[in-house]
Amino acid sequence: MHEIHTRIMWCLLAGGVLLAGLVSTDAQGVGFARALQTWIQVLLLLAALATLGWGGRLLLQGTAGSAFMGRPLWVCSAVALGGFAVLLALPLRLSEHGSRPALWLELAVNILLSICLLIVSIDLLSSARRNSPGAVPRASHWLHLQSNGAVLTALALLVAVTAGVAQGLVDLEGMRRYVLPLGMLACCAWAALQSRHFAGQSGRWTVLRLAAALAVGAAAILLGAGSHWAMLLEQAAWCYALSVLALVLVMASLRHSLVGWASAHPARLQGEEWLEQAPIGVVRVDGSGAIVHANRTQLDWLGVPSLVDQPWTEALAPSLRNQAPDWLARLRAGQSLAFEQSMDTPQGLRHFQTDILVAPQGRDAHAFMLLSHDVSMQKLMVGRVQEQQSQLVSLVSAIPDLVVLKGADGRFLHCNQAFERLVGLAHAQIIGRTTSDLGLQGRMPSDWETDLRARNANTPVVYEETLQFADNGYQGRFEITKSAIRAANGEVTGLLCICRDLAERSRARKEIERLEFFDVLTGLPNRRMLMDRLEWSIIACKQRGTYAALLFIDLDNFKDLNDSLGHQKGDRLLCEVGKRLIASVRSGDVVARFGGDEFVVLVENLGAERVQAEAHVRSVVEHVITRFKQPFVLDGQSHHSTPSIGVTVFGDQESLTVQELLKRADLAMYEAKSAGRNTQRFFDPQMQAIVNARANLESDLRQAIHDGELQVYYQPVMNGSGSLVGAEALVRWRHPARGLVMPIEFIDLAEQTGLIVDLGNFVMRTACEQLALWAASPSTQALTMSVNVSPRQFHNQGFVDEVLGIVAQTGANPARLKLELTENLLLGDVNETVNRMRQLKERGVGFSLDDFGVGYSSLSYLKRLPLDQLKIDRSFVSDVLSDVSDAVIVRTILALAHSLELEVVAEGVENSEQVDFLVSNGCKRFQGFHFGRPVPIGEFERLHGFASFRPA
Ligand SMILES: Nc1nc2c(ncn2[C@@H]2O[C@@H]3COP(=O)(O)O[C@H]4[C@@H](O)[C@H](n5cnc6c(=O)[nH]c(N)nc65)O[C@@H]4COP(=O)(O)O[C@H]3[C@H]2O)c(=O)[nH]1
Repeated sequence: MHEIHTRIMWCLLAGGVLLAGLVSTDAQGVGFARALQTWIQVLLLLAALATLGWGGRLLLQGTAGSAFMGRPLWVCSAVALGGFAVLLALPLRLSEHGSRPALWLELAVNILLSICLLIVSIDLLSSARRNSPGAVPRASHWLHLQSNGAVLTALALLVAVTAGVAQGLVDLEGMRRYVLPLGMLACCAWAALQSRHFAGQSGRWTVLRLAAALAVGAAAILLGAGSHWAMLLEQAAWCYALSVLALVLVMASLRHSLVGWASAHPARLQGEEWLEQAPIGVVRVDGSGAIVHANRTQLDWLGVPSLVDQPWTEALAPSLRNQAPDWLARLRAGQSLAFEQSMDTPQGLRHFQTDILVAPQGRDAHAFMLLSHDVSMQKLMVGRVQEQQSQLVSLVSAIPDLVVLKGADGRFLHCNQAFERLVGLAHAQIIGRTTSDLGLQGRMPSDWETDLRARNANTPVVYEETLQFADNGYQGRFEITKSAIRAANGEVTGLLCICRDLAERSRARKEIERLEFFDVLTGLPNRRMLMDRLEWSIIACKQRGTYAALLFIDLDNFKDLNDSLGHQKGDRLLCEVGKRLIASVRSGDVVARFGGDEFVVLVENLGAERVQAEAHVRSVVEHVITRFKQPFVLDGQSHHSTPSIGVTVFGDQESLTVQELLKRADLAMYEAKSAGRNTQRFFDPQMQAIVNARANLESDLRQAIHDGELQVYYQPVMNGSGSLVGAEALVRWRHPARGLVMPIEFIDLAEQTGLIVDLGNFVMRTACEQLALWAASPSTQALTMSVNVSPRQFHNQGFVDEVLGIVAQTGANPARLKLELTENLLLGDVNETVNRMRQLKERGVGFSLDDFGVGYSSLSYLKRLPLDQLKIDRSFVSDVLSDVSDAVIVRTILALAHSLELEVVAEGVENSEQVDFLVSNGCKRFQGFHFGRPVPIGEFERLHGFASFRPA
């Protein structure tokens, strides 16, 4: 709209000038054109007055620039004088062309008009600069100086010209023609240039138009030698230039007033400056949609140095920009807008609440302002609160109790699903209503009265009531707690009501107890409950002087059964075992599941006599073992399971703890396991002594390996003609206190504790070193070396690498090395065993099956294993001459080995008769005391007649 007005005025003026030109070519010509010029001057004066009117208005509102403030009187008088002069000149111009007084008057009018316009333009400019936000105070001062300087110069010029004319020094006509127009030209150009600051985009065009008009005028003046056409041109240029200048000033004044209408009050002026640094974003937009100003906060948010002259959509989030045309239409219709937007700022994603305010009526109707608040923190907080609220709601909903929140007016604000079920209504139907709105007085009879009590009480009101659920008719006794919710000033803002089902509570208590003290799978008392009972039982036995017994029961091979049948069946078996144990004892006795496949039975009240007590518990144990003989039927299939039972009787011991009792029963149970399973063992103090001795032995052995107390002895292996063909390496422990300890005392322990790995590696390394030494001499280079390898050592991760590493490091010939394995090694993963043997076999290492015939022998394994040798156990050899069956076994082993092409070594050969028997049955290798005992290497070499190969 603003643009259209401007254009219409431009057109009118241009039309007026054209008309003037046309009319001036008329027959009456010059006279009419002069009159027209005067009228236009009058119009210009009116325009100047209008401009001053704006200024006056600003003055009245108390905000006009200081230039106006300081000179209102003489500015007004100058303008009034100019108007009066024009009025006077008009009849003269019309009547007499070119008379001297008329020229004087015209000169005076022109001068006054120029001064007037100059002052107005300077004042507007300085006022606009001062009011524009962000203006530098220094520039404003400079403008003041400029304006004051220009006014003084103009006044001085006026005085000088007037004096010059009065004294006849200045040619009046020449000055009117040349000097004055040039001065005007300069003033107009300066004013026009400055006007672009508040004339906006069109300012540049204004300058161009003005410059063009003035150029034409100046050319006409310079060329004009009083010719009729030159004069007409001059008049036209004058009209045009002055009109444009006045119009620019008027429009600038209007625009300035509208855009910067906030400057119409000193408080607003200061507010703009404050807004610059305020924590809100301010963007002012002109009627064309271009940004006029954006404050520092907004620029920082967007991370740009300036937004001036950018389209207003730059202040919007990209996602909202497509709505801009619609919003613009609504703004132009006078509607303000408010919306939220999220923008990527240099500080990360931020959220803004933006309001768009349209300019007040009567100003630039299409200008508007965007005010944005950073609501990121608020949004974050709101999000968190909402999240917490929804968590709270889901928490409350999950509570089995009935939970209700009422407002101060008794209306339901929130309730959980349990309450919905009670009243038989959906959440939405309940919220916002009161108890009586929903007709719940019958269902909750004392609700109203207890609400009142809770409001007036400082502590929660607790009472019991029978409630009936609408959804399924469930009726129960409920404990109801009502608490008033109060604001900081003590005012009641709501009521919280929680109804707890008492029956449900006792059920829950029982369930918790059950989970705490009973085993979930079998339903038997758990370890915790057993410990409690045991503690009481120890005290009771002491007080009453009676005996009790503890049975520690472990299922034999349960793990294998569990793995092969599956866990489900394993669980079923455990349940069935529980039942059978309960059936085996008296009702007062405790059967507990201790963990895994372990059960504990506490048999109490066994009387005051230990012998009787032991007899009674023995019968209980037998009862249990007998019951286990019956197969367990699991899913239609019968399975056998046997127990190993350890028993300890207590009652006469002083200060025996629960832990000690359990340890004793556990020890006895392990004894039963060692005794072949499916049996019982009673604890006796010797067991404890053995256990203690084993513990000591273990720590001593650990130390021995570390301190190098182990030694390797060698026993000869001979052939049929009595020549040495090899040796077996056998470990010995030279104990500092106990002397020489035989392997039978510590090999098992080493196996159980895992120490066998380090022990075995030591023997292997020592034997291989010896083998490497023997390889250096022709008399010993053909000897073989047998080394025992225990199952745990063999199955140890990295065994193959360890052996190959030792062979490589010592330089021993692997073809001379024989690893002696026992049959129980085959109990594990046979494929893995074969695999490991093959890996070593590929590198030349040989294998011998030790103690053949006593263990778990399977002919199919014999075929699968890459063996080189069988060693007939010495138990067969020792009785081979006296026991026919041993002789048969030995013959059979020899025949079997022969057919499998395996070498056979007879162990434990103690006399020549045994040798004869073995030789006559085809045995070619012998080992035993008859040929030599295991001895240290020095003695071994001395006995067999070869020099020591040990380095000196
Ligand atoms: N009564 C009698 N006994 C004879 C006769 N000839 C040999 N012996 C004994 O029989 C055992 C033969 O070793 P083994 O069967 O591998 O049985 C070995 C072997 O299984 C184990 N063992 C010994 N050293 C090691 C070792 O370094 N590593 C592993 N894993 N086990 C070893 O300890 C067992 C016992 O070893 P030792 O006490 O040295 O007992 C040796 C040896 O002294 C005889 O004519 N009459």
